[in-house]
Amino acid sequence: MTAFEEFGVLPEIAKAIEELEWTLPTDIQAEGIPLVLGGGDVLMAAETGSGKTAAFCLPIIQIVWETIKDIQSGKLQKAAADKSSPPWTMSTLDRGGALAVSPDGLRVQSREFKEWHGCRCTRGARTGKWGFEATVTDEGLCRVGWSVLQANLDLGTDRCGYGFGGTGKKSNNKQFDNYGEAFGKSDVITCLLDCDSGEIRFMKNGVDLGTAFRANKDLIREGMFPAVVLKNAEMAFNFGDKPFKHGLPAGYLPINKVPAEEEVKNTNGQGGGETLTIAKNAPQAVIIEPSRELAEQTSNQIKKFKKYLDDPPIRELLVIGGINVKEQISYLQNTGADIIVGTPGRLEDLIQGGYLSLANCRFFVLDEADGLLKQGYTDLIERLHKEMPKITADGRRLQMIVCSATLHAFEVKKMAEKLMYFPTWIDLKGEDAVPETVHHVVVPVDPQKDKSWQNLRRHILTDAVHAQDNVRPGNNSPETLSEAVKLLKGEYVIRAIDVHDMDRAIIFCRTKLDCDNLEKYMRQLDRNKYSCVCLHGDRKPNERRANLESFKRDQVKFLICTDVAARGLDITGLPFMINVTLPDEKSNYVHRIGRVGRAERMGLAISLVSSVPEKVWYHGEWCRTRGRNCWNTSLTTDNPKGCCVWYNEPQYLADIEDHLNVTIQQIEPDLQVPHDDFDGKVVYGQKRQATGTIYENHTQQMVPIIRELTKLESEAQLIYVKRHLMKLAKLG
Ligand SMILES: Nc1ncnc2c1ncn2[C@@H]1O[C@H](COP(=O)(O)OP(=O)(O)OP(=O)(O)O)[C@@H](O)[C@H]1O
Repeated sequence: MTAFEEFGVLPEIAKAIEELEWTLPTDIQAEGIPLVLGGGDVLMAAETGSGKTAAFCLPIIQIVWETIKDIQSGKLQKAAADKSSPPWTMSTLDRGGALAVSPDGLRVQSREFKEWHGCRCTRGARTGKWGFEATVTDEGLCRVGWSVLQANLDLGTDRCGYGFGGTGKKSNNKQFDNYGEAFGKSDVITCLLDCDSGEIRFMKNGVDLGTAFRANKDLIREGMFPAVVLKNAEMAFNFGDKPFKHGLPAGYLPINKVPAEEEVKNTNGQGGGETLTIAKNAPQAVIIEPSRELAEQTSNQIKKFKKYLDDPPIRELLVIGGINVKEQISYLQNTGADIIVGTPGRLEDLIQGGYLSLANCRFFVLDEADGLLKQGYTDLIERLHKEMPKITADGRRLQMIVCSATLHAFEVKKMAEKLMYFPTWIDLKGEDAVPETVHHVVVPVDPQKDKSWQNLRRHILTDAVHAQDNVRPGNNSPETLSEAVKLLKGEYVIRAIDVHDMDRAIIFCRTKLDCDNLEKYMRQLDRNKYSCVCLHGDRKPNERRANLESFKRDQVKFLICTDVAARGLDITGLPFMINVTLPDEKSNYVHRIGRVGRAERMGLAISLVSSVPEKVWYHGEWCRTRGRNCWNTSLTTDNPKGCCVWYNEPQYLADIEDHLNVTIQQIEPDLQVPHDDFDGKVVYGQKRQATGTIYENHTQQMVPIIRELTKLESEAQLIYVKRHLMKLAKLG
C-alpha cells in the first residue's frame, strides 16, 4: 500500500502518483485529502509550491469517478429509493434551494440574505401528542413549527403551515399576530402538536407560551411534519434521539416515538426512485482559476492523476478564453464533462448561454481564491454558488474548497462566512508566509548614489513617461531621478543574470510595456545569452501558450511577465526570479517569489527597489485606449482622468515586510548574495543536499539520530547501575 493509499486515495490514482515519483503526501495533502474525501468544506492555506493542487484534485477525481460508477451500476437509483424510509431528520429532498442540511440531518442553514428558504422533516404524525426541540444556532431570521406536505416551504404563508417566528409572531395563511416573545441565538423552542384536539403551542427555553393555533383536524389527518424556514440563519433539531433540554409537558412524547404504523413519510422530492441520469453538460466539479495558464496547468495535472481511471473514464474540459468557444460547446454537447477547469469569464459565458449547467455540481473549487476576489469576481462566485444545488440528487451536500498561499484576507473570510458550510481551515502557518526554500533579497536602486546611468553607452528603452520632461544628468529633479531609476533597473537585471550565472529565470515587470521593453533590450544585448519571451495580456493566446511552453522546455532562458503569471505557475526546478518592480498588491509578492523554491527545491528571488519615487503609467478604466498609444502623463491625483502615478516602492516594501512580519535582507548593487546568510551548500534549482528532503529518505535521516539516542540511553543505564552497585557496596 502506498503512502497516498493510506490517506484514502484509490489504488488507481496512487499508481499514477507513483509514476510522478511522489513518495509521500505533502503536509497540506495529508490534511486536505481526508477532509475532502470526508465530505467537508475546506479552506486550504499553505505556502507556494506546497502541493495544494493535488490536495483538492485527488479527492475530487476520486469522488467524481465513484459517482459515475454508481450511476452506471444503478446504485444511485437505490440511494434515492432508500431515502423513502429515512430516520427522523430534516429532509434533503423537501427543502428550498439555498438551504443546506447537515450530514446527520439535524442542522439546517441558509446563508441567503434576501429570500426565505424552508425545509420539512422526513416523517410526520397524524394522531397523538408530540413535541420536538429546535435551537437557534446562529443569528438570523427563523420560523419553526408544523406543516403538511402540500404546504408552502415558506412556513406560515399558506393555510397548511403553522409557524412561530423569532420576532415574536405566530403565522398561518400569511396572518402574522403577536405571540409569546421574540427569540434568537441559543434559544430553544419546543414545538408541540396535539393531533386529537388540533392545538399547536410553543415553549421558549422551557416556558410554555400557551395555545398558538387550533389547526384544522382534516389537515392534521393528512400528516403534520416538523417544519422550519430561515433567512440567513441556522437551527439545530432534536426529534428525541437525545434527551430534551427542557422536557415536554405531561402527556406529550418526543415525535420520534410515533409508532411506525401511525407515521406519515415525507414523499416530496423523491421522484419515485427513478434512475438517476446526469446531463452531459452538467459537470460534478467546477474549478475556477484566475489565469488561463493556471487553468491549463491544473487541467494537465488532472489528466495525469486520472490516467488509470479508465473504467468508466472521467471526462474533463478546459474552459478558458482564447480557445474556440464553439469547440467547447460541441464538446459539452457531444462528449460531456464531469470536471470543468476554467477561468471566470468563459465559464460565465457558457453558463449564461445555457451550454453549461450547474444542476449537478457538487464540488465548487476556488483556486487562488483571494486573487479571484481581488480581481472583482465576488458577484460572479456568488451567482454561480446560488445556481448550484446545495444537495445533489443522490443526497450529497455541495462541497466548497478554497485555497491559496495568501488566504488570510478579509475578503476570503467574508466569502467563507457567507457561502461555505461549517468549513474547516487547514492553516499550516497561521499567516501568509514564504517557504524556507525561497531566499529573497532586495537591492536598493538609488540613482543619487549610483550615477552610472549618466553615461550609459546603450540602455533599455524606458516607458517614455518622461519623454516630454526636461530630464538630463545634472538636473536632480524628481522626473530625472525617476527616469534614471528606470535606466538603472535595466542594468541591474542584466547584472543579476551575469553575477549569478542565471540560465533560467522568471522576471516580473509592472506593466506590459515594461515587459516588451525589457525583452527588446535583452535581445539587443545578446539574443542567445539572454534569450527571452514575454507572457502578458497583450500577447495573443497562442503566443502566450507557445512562450510559456518554450520556457518550460528550457528552449529560452528567461520568461518576462506581468502579474498574470504571478500565481500558481509551476516550472520544475526554476532557480531564479527577479522583480524589476515590487507589486503594489502585497500578496502578489508572496506569489511572485513563490515561482521559485517549489517542491523542496531552493530558489533565489531578487527584488529591485527604487530609493526614489518613480513616475509610472496607470491606465484605469477611464483611459479610453487602456494605455495603447496613450500619452496622457497627468497624475491621477491632479486629474480624475490622469494616467500616471508616482510609485512609492520603499512604502510597498514596508507594507510587504509588515504583512509577512519579516525584514527582507538587503544586498548591495553588486548583487552578490552572501552565502553565509543562507546555506553555503545551496544550489538554486536543486533540492537541499545536506538535509535530504521531507518527502523522502525519512528513515535514513532518522538512523543517526536513533543511533545516538540508543547510545545515550545505554550510557544512562550504565551510570545508574554503577551508582546502585556503589551504594550497595557502601551499605555492605
Ligand atoms: N507529494 C508530493 N511529492 C513530491 N512533489 C510534489 C508532491 N505534491 C506536489 N508536488 C510537486 O510540487 C510542485 C508544487 O505543487 P503545486 O503547484 O500544487 O503547488 P501549490 O501549493 O499549488 O503552489 P502555488 O501556491 O504557487 O499555486 C509541483 O511541481 C508538484 O508536482
